[in-house]
Parts: sequence; structure tokens; C-alpha cells
Amino acid sequence: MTVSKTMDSGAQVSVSTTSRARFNSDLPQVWIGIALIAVTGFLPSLLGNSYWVHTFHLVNIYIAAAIFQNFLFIDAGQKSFGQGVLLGLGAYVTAIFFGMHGYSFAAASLIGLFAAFLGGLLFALPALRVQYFHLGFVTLSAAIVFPQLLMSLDKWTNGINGISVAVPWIHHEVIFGLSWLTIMVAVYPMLALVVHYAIRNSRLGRQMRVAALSPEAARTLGVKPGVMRFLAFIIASIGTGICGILYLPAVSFVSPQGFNMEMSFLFFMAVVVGGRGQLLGPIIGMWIVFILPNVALVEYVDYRLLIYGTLTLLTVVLFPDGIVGSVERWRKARSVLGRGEKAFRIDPFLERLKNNTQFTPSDTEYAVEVRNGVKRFGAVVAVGGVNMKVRKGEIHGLIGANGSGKTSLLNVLSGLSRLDEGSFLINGHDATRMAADRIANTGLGRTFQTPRIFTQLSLWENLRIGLDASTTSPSEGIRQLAAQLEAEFGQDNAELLSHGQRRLVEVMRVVLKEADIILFDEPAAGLSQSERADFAKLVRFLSRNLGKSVILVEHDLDLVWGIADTITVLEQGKSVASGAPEALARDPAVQHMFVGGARA
Ligand SMILES: Nc1ncnc2c1ncn2[C@@H]1O[C@H](COP(=O)(O)OP(=O)(O)OP(=O)(O)O)[C@@H](O)[C@H]1O
Repeated sequence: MTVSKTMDSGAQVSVSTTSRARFNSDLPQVWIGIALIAVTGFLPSLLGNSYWVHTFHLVNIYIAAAIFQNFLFIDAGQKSFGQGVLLGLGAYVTAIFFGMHGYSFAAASLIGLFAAFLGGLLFALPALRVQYFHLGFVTLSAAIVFPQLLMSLDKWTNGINGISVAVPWIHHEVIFGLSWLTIMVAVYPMLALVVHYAIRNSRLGRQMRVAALSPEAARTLGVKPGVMRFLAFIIASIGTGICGILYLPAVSFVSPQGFNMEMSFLFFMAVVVGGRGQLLGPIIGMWIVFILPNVALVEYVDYRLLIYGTLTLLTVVLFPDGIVGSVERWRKARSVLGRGEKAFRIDPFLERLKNNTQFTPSDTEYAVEVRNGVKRFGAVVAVGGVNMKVRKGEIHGLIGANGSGKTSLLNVLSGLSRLDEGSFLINGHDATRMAADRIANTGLGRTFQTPRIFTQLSLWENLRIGLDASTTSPSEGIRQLAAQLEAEFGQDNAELLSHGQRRLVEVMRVVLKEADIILFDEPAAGLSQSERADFAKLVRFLSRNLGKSVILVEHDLDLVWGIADTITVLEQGKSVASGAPEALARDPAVQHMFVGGARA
């Protein structure tokens, strides 16, 4: 059921009155996770059960490592199979300096952490160049090589004999039978959980997720995907290195066999079994994959790799989203079933941006100038010598038959592909060789032919990444608009949007970015009549009230003719006509192209 309510501005907004499942359950998951870790972390000590105390020391350390694996895997999209190496580096290097060279535990730990950081750098560098299964191979190779390396560097590592250490003070009771170690290994995974939550809900975290989901869209929002991957590896390596430092006094011994490939697999499987991307996933997953073979099925502990594998296989088949992920999916599906889609309309939000300023397109300044631009794909000439001038503040329609080079030209202008010949200027500056993120940061924004909507993010987060991409602090109007959008769509599921609404969300994202030059790639495709009317109004508003320059690639010629100040016609990659719509409509050379079409 929907009702209309009146906003402060007087605009009518469609609002669903049925309550929906909150899209984001991250915060409840953090609280549940903290409670679970507290119970298992402290209860064994309170009960005085030393077997469970030791077991849960390890479980909690591994949970923290799996939390960083989860972050790296899902939030940053990095398929690392070598996180055990980073834990091993933290533990081993600390053991070498503390156990063999007599450094204090604190100093040795810092060196151990630095070693894990360097290990993270080593993973991060290939991640700048290789992705997907290539990266998996690189990190898996590291996991295979690491124990061999520890063996062969026996002069420093004591080889197969390993290193024994004793940190007596860390086992001393602090309060209620809890030792320093018990407190540290319980508090650390809680902290890791909070850090994961905090990063995920920060600007950096959102940009990381967008870079992982669509590097192309991220670049047009001013984000460098390589930098995001690099930062993610560094964060995860430091987080996992600390696990290594805690592992050392918990086990009092390190040896190459302790850091074989199995450890890296354990973290990975905990994430998959528990629920990829769910904050609670690594906790539930680690309990299942570690406790089941090592405690519940202790007689079969030699078969633990088989058990890990079987558990993972069963989970993937029965619960593709993992245990927590499946519960989440059920929760959301249950509460939105049959409730239809929530209206997402642009019109009411324009009220927020209304001002009395009136802009007219400039006659002397150009937002975009393309000079003899050529773009080839092998033998195909997608753009074959285009010349085009877009005046500041105007709506410039770019039309032509399928395959005439419109999208290729937009890709060049947004920096996603490079011209082979010719040049182009943005606001009078040569941008021919500029990277996409730099172009985005100079004030250009775009939408895509297939809207880039990220269903892992809430509807509001999908919009908010536009706000994140803004290089200036938001104007008062945008601030108010953002607050209104958050209030309206803060907990809505972007997955439920229709195709047309997805387009409008992408359009609104560019508005929030406060781009000065906006490229729309077939924005009206799939929109209903009323959505088209809304969109046309928005484009006029952007140009006339906010002074934006717009390039509009569109097949709906009525729409283009209705709102464009200038139209350029492309034919087989060449600009064959350009001018005001009225003049073009009378041009026989243009008319013949649209025989049977809207303007014929
Ligand atoms: N990445 C690519 N690799 C090879 N050829 C490409 C690539 N991108 C575009 N092309 C080719 O370049 C030409 C222009 O394509 P483009 O998508 O720019 O046209 P368009 O005018 O946007 O078409 P439409 O209206 O159908 O979206 C087409 O022949 C297309 O097949």
C-alpha cells in the first residue's frame, strides 16, 4: 500500500507504508558476533576448563584472521588463498626476535608486524596487475612455498625443529581467572569485527566495494581500483599479522608444519561456510570448520582436510550464500515477498535543489571539444574523425544508428578508453591522455547503457557513492537532498528496483556527485512515459537551473528534440551534422536518416 505525503517543500512523494526488512543487518551482526566471542572467549576460563581455554584461544585468533579474509575477499574482491602466510610471518618473525635473539616481546612483536606488513605488500603488488584466478594462483603459491622456505632458511628459523617461546606474564591472571592472553585473544576478534564494520560503512569501504564490483564504474566515480586493492591488502596484512603475534604465546611454539597451506584454506573456508560478506560469517564458519574436525570429530582429526572439503562442498550446494548468508536471504525474502516495488521517482527530489538562478548556454566557452577523434578496435573504426563542440551549460544530443560510435565516444570522453588519433578538451584543458579517475575528479560524471547498480549495497548506498565521489563539499541543496534520500531509501533493497528505476538511481547518483559535465548513455531506455517526463524535466533543470553541461546519447528522438540545445548526428563513426534541433529537422541530409523514425 502506498500513500502520498507532503514534504516541507510541498512536493508529493510516494512512500510505501508497509514495513520492509532492513537491508543492512551489519550492526546487529556485530553485536551478535561480539556476544558470541565474549561467551566462548571468557566462559572456559570462568569455568576453569583449560582444554577449552586453549581451544578457544586458537579459535578466536583464527576468527580474527577469517574476518580480515572476509574483508579482503568480499569488500575488496581479492581472492587471496595465502592469508596463513601473513599470520605465519607475524608469528615466526616475532618468535625469531623474541625466542632466538632475546628482544623484548613488545619489540619482537613490532618487528613481526612489520614482516606481515611486508608480506601484505608482496601480495598487494601482484594484485595491482593480476586479478581473479591469477591472483589466486599467486597467493596459493605463496602458501605452498612458505613452509618450505621456513625449512630451508634454517639458519634463521631453526628449520624443522621450530622455535619454542615462553611469555610467562601473558598467562598471569588479571581478573576472575582471565589471563592477559585470554582477554587479548577475545578482545582482538571483537575489534576486528568493529574495524570491518567501520571500514565497510565508511567512504573508503564503499569505494572499495564499488571498485571490486565494477572497476569501470569506480573509475568514473574518481576511484583508482588498484589503490583500493592495495590498501585492502595492507589493512588485511596488518590485521592478520597481529593474529600471528597472538598465536605465538597461545601455542608457545612455531614450526614450518604449523603454517602449511591448510591454515590459509581454513580461513577461506570459514568465510565460505559462514557466509561470504556477512560480518558474522567468519565466526560461525570458523566454529564449524575448525571445531567440528578438531574437537567434535577428534578421532578423525587426520582427515580434517577431507572434512573441510566436504563441509565446504555441502555448504556450497545446500547453502550457496553460506550459513549466515542463507539466514539473511530468508529474512529479507520473507519480509518483502509480494510487496511490490517501492517507487523511486526523481521529480520530488528536484524540489530540494530548486533555486532562482537561470543559466543559458555559453556562446564562447566549451565544456567539451573533440578534435578529429579516432578510436579503433582492431579493424573496426568505432569513431572515425569526430569533431564536436559542447557549449558550457547546454544540452547536447548525440544521436545516430546502432553502432555509429556514440558509446565509444562517451567512453573516450570519460577516460575509459583512449583515442588512437586526435584529441579532446574538457573545460579547455587537454584530457586526451588523462586517466578516468582524474577526468571524473575534474567534474565529469556519466551513466552507463546498462546501469551500474550494486545489489550488495542498499539503495541509499547506491546513491551515496555519488556523494562520496564529489570533490567539493556538498552544496546546501545536495546536503538536503541526500538527507531526504537517506530517510526515504536508507534501508531499501536495490535488487527490487525495476530496470527503469535503476536508470533513475544511476542518474540521481551523478546529480549527487555534482558533476559539471554529465554524459548520459541511453538514459530513457526502459523508462515508462511518466519516468521519461521526469527525466526530461531533470535534464532541463540540470542545465537551466544548475548550469550543467549535458551530453545525451539517446534513441528516443522525441525526447532529444524536445530538450536538446544542439544535436550532433553520428554516422558510421563520423559526425555528419550538428546544429540546433530546428535547423537539423529541416536538413534533408539528416531527414533521410530518420525516415520512419520519430522525426521523419
Ligand atoms: N570493445 C570493443 N571491441 C570491438 N569493437 C567494439 C568495441 N566497442 C565498440 N565496438 C564496435 O564499435 C562500433 C561502434 O560501437 P558503439 O557501441 O560505440 O556504437 P553505438 O552508436 O553506441 O551503438 P548503440 O546505439 O547500439 O549503443 C560498433 O561496430 C561496435 O561493434
